[in-house]
Amino acid sequence: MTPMMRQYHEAKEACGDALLFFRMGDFYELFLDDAKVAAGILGLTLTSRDKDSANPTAMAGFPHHQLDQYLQKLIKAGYRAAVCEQVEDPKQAKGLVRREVTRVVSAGTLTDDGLLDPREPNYLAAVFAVTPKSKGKKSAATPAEIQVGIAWAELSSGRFEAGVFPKSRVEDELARISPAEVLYCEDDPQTHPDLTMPWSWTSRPGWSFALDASEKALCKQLAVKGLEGLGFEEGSAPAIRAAGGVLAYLQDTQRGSLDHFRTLMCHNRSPVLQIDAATRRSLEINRTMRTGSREGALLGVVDRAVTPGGSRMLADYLAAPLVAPDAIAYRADAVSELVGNHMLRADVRKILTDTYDLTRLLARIATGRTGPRDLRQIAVTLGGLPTLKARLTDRVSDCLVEIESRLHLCPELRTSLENALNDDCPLSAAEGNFVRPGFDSELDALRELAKGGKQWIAEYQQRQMDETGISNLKVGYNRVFGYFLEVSNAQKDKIPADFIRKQTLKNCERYITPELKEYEEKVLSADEKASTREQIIFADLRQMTHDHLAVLQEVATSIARVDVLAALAEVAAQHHWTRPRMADDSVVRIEGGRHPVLDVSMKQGEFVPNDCVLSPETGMIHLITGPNMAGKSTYIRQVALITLLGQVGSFVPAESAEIGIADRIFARVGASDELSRGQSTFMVEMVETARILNTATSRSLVILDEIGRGTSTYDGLSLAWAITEHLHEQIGCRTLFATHYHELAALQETLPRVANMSVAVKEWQDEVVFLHRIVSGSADKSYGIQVARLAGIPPQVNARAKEVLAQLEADHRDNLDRPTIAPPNGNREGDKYQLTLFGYADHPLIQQISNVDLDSMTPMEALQFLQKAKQGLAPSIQSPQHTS
Ligand SMILES: Nc1ncnc2c1ncn2[C@@H]1O[C@H](COP(=O)(O)OP(=O)(O)OP(=O)(O)O)[C@@H](O)[C@H]1O
Repeated sequence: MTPMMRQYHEAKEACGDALLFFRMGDFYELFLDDAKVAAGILGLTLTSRDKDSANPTAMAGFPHHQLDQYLQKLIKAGYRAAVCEQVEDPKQAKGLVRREVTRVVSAGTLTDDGLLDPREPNYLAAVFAVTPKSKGKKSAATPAEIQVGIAWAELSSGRFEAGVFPKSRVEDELARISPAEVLYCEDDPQTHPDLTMPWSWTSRPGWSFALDASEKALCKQLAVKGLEGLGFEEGSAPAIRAAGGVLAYLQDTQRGSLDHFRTLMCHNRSPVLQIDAATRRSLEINRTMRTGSREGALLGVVDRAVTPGGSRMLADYLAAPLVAPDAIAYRADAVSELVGNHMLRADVRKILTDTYDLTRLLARIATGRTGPRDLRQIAVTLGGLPTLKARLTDRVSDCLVEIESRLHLCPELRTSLENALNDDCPLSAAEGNFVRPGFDSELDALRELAKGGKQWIAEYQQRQMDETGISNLKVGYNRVFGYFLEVSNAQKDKIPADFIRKQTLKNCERYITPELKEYEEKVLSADEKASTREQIIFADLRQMTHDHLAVLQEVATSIARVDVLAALAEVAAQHHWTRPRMADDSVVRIEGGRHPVLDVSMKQGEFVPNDCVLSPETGMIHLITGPNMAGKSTYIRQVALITLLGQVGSFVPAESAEIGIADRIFARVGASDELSRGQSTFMVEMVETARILNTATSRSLVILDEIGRGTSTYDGLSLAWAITEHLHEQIGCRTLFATHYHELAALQETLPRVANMSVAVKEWQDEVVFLHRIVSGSADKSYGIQVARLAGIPPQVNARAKEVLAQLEADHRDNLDRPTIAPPNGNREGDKYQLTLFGYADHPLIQQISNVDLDSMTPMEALQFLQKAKQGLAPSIQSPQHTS
């Protein structure tokens, strides 16, 4: 093995399962199996080293400037990559150039701008489960008893948070965080990866989650004595261990410092609106269901932020709306002030447009991956602060006042950076020539000398040409001889005696003179000294910026916050949204509510606004019937989205709104395809519904869309019926239930807090005209056949469907006696449950039972009656649909 291959294998061993990108001159090379994998994924040509040997080594490579693009491809394909750099100048190296793995890149540890979407956070998460000690209990712990610590961090910003959650909520929390990569403990069976989730899973050894070591490492990183002060009190061990797991992984994979991780936020300290993963998808908060893009989702409408940091914070705000009335009002007051003050809003947004992504710039400073251009961008951003601060002075809302107080101007740093750096700086310090003339006298002198020397050489060439009469005499340069005089063979006889011959080429000869050598010395060393001097200046500026890390991070957060508030104000002003009155109860009163996304995407005035009042007087459960395509789903989603926006602190698309703050929002909307997770559509629907029934509280808001349609009509209707009863009797939460089971309308007669609503339509010449208006009362038809025609079902199929429908309706009419369904609780006298679809009422057995006189029967006669009934009639009881 050559020394270089030995070096390669050492590096490969240190980076585990990551593919190794090995820097060789201007190329990155991959070897052996790595080369084969990379060739397949990256489309590189597979070649081999030592072709003539018995065992040639497979290799593939690419030019160094293409690193970003190949890293991105590899990470998208779910791989990790280690970058092994040459860490000394090959010119200075004695023997083999030293190489080191400088970083391991995985989906959760990206920092390079080229690899990240500036508008999206990129979290690395870790999960760690702790099962409670079974105090004499024989059965295994339930998912609600198992405590799971989840920690999440963003290397490109320094954000770090952790919390403890019951195992049953882990999937929902991960859906909220939406991490790029999740670390799990290889010996922990409770948190084994769910590979159907859209993030990559990385297994880590048990020791990296050890409690003591985690606590120590975190205290050291955050420079604190204990974690209690941050809110991690008793019972926080799972969170601390998960956070320790994240930190250990970052320390393992990043060779640079992690100085920008300065605090660990305790998630459990500030509760947020709980939204499970299915609801998040159904409501299309951050992404649309179909294409997974932010355009068409709620985020796409409200993200009017002008800075990338603002966009990322807005995504976080929408993912975790608030529940504390004070915290909501704090934000909403600021939004309100910015809506009311158009000039202030416009000015703030204009100033922010000229800033750079300070959060990510600071992360690069902390991790030691910064260059002159980053420092210049920090200077420009600081340059905008005095005007921003002045605009935010004397504000009314506490939140804007607080933001203003956190905009630290850092005047000395700004002056130094501005004075030192050229307007147009290179990405990397190695490129040189970024320090402004006049900033450093020593550098200026060296540059002058270098420049002057070159000029001297030009003059010297002219002088020699004049003195010798050799018109094509040239001064040239190469690395072996340095500067030389080149004379063509034809002019050889004019060479003066003091020229010293150095090299003979085919058509010319090369000479040096003592005078030329003397100047060469000055020029070359001045150039070199100038570039060394520039590196020293850069290192000083970087250190000075690093010393301001804490205050600058506060500035970065403040910029993002004011951007988010101004963005929410902008969208509110542009689309005529109003500030909702947030109440500490379970009532919703929306007048003229609109769907935030459809309202914006449709032509102005096309969207039909609707009211929604959910209260004990007007009904807490609204059953909404109406034709297909009438707007039922849109309506119920719009109520959920308005509630969510209100709890974010935003204005809402309505003429007026009063919103009782919800603790959870549940949405069971549409069938999501979960076949990849081994569950049928109906099963998924039931799992999600079960979760609602088991976890909703009286303060929750529940949105149900066509529950039960994935099974037979009777099963579906019965389930929908029972679910509505349960929500009414046991939970009492605000519920909007869109359904095509018109039979459910009968529930209004027996359940006092159920109200029937429908979407108005007009029939005109066998056509349905959708009015999209929600009115009181239930609908009697679904107009499915008319809607199918609109969708392009062939006319003959449509006509036949009409015939079948007419027959079914006629048959059904003969059996439409409304039967009495026993109430769920048998002793509730007088409750009449009517169900029209079931044909029980005219069943002979029912008639016989009602005719029989139990008082005159002996117990034996009663038993015989039952026996006979069972033998003769049971099959038709079990299949009531055949009775007609
Ligand atoms: N309030 C409204 N104003 C204007 N157009 C609307 C309104 N509500 C819905 N629409 C339009 O009607 C379409 C269908 O709406 P939606 O999906 O809510 O109907 P639906 O009643 O739930 O239908 P289905 O029962 O077939 O699921 C929407 O895509 C939108 O274009």
